[in-house]
Amino acid sequence: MYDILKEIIDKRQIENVYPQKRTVPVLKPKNNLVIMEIKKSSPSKGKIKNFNILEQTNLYIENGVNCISVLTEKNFFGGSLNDLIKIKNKYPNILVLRKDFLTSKKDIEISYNVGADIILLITSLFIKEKNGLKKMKELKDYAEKLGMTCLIEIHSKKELNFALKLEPKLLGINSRDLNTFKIKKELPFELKKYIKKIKVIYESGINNYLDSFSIGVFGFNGILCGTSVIENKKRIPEIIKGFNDGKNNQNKFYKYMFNKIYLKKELVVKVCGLTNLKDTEFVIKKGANIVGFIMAKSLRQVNYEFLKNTALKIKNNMRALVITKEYLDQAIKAYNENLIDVVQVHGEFNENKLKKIKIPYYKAVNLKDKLQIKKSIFTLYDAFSENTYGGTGKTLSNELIKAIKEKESFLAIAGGINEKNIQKILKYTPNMIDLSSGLEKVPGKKDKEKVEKFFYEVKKWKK
Ligand SMILES: O=C(O)c1ccccc1N[C@@H]1O[C@H](COP(=O)(O)O)[C@@H](O)[C@H]1O
Repeated sequence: MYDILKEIIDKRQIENVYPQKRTVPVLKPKNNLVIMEIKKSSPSKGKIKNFNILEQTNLYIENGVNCISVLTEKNFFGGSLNDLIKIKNKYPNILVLRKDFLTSKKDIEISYNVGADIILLITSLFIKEKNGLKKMKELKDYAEKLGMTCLIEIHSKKELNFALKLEPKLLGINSRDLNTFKIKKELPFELKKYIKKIKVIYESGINNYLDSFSIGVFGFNGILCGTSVIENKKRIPEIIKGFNDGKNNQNKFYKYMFNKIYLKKELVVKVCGLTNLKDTEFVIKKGANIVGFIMAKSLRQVNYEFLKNTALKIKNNMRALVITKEYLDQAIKAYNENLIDVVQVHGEFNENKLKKIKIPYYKAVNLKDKLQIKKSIFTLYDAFSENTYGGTGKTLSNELIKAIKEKESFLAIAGGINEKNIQKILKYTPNMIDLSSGLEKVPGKKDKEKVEKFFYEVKKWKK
């Protein structure tokens, strides 16, 4: 197989332009790193047109980027040490990462002299080499002795195990395979599970708000974006906002949903309107992911005592409490006592109050018109009915389902779903379905046969 890394290293020459002495102090990485890249060309995209390194850097900084990654490799990325020097001279107080294929002590020394605060060390350049670990450790120690931080980049479990032996302070998981240039979005999420007490940066393939939101939710300590923000400047604020919003929403519910929907691409089934433990345990056994309890005017209404007796017994599934504004304080109490994981809110309510106390919630919208659909991270759309918020058995029209799918981040729908119409609904490949009255014998009591038939249909579709 063609090995581009080998070719890059073989052609690499040390530039002669670097100063012999550093003029600016070395800066230490911040808690959360928003790193964006300066690169004039790339092997996958070729030369980037109309690219001005100082203008782009300025744009990054204005939007809240706190570290500039400068690609200094010449042959494949069109970079130069001069680019880094120019940027550091103009912005001495901003962190600068030297991104290159560094393999020698001379490389480290030069990085220091030109003004880098962080250097990239790519594990795949060392892992196959004889004494590769020793060599990489020497470079890391030397860089740290000079006060710089090493961003140790990995792309597999094998590389992670190798890199951990270096006792890194900062790890970067690249979602891009450096040989094929293919992005594997889920890879950094999978590998992060094995990393404890080390700061981790998600690198490459971050294209929009949703991507960076999920990275924030899973607790990454930073993002590194290259091509996507160079190609489209509008993405810069969008991606930064997504990451910060995600960091503020690191709760069990979002982690669960993003893992299922975004990474595993699995359907999430919520069964709502549960009023007793027996039904709740039965729907879980059959395949419900989320169980829902209603604390609003309803034939299926439960109270706080019920939650205390039932919800605490549910260990591995998500517990949603469906409320209208009158029940907000009780929902907050229930959340604080770990009786529920998320609040489903209907009608008008005090969003700020929930945001302030950081309670996971999502809105349920009774959809009458396409114009009500606004792109969000997560909204549940239910059929419209004149006098009640839900549980009517009314269904969304095909036209409205199509419109939600087109406009929203995820397709989460409710309204009259049952064992008979589920196959029709599944044709839209929803991310989440929510149902209540369709599985009932009488309001508040589930029908075992309907439940069994319903989950049989879902499993049939999954196959
Ligand atoms: O079900 C109710 O009585 C109810 C009352 C107040 C707010 C929401 C309610 N139900 C929600 O509606 C969906 C869909 O129900 P269905 O399948 O059409 O019966 C249900 O899951 C609840 O989230």
